[in-house]
Amino acid sequence: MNKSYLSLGSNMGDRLEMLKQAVRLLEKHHKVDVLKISSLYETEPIGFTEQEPFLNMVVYLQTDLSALELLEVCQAVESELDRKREIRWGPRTIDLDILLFNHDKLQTDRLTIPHPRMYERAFVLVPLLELDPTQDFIEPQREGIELWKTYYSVDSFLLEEDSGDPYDRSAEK
Ligand SMILES: Nc1ncnc2c1ncn2[C@@H]1O[C@H](COP(=O)(O)OP(=O)(O)OP(=O)(O)O)[C@@H](O)[C@H]1O
Ligand SMILES: Nc1nc2c(c(=O)[nH]1)N=C(CO)CN2
Repeated sequence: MNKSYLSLGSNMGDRLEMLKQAVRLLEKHHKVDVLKISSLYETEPIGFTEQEPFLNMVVYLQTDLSALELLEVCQAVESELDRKREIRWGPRTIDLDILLFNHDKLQTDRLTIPHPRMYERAFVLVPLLELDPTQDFIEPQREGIELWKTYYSVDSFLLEEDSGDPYDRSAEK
């Protein structure tokens, strides 16, 4: 059984609902078992700063899939949610990255593990550290990273009635 951590992020539309849909779609795969989720964090955009704040989280899963197969599942989840997004909200509502896969090191055209930019991204490290405090890296700066919501379990996250994202302005557009 392989153990993996994924980073999820959304900054358009109902970001909370996007994250839930992504985890639901991952869970729907018969070879993927999402066992733990971090809290959700509202984070200032890194890279292109001219975009809206993100909701970020990290999930821990176990899977019989290979790392490359897991990447394909992540990309299928992205395009499934992208399709809906394209109709309503325009580009980029969800991003799924593989952070770690067992203790594997991998470098191919399609997949690098550990994720090549994870150690410079507080929006990844803060939730990862919450799920696994034994991770061996320097404590990240928490500037621009705000705790947004904590769930007691994966189920309480997935089964929560649509509580709405107060930030969501997609209906106004
Ligand atoms: N660990 C990884 N997780 C996800 N994608 C990866 C990974 N390593 C390499 N990739 C490749 O990166 C490509 C671009 O991914 P994506 O569009 O999510 O980038 P991005 O989110 O804009 O930037 P970043 O990769 O910095 O988060 C993917 O098509 C995938 O093949
Ligand atoms: N805060 C934050 N910034 C980002 C994020 C993200 O998930 N959170 N994702 C990006 C593209 O991968 C670029 N910048």
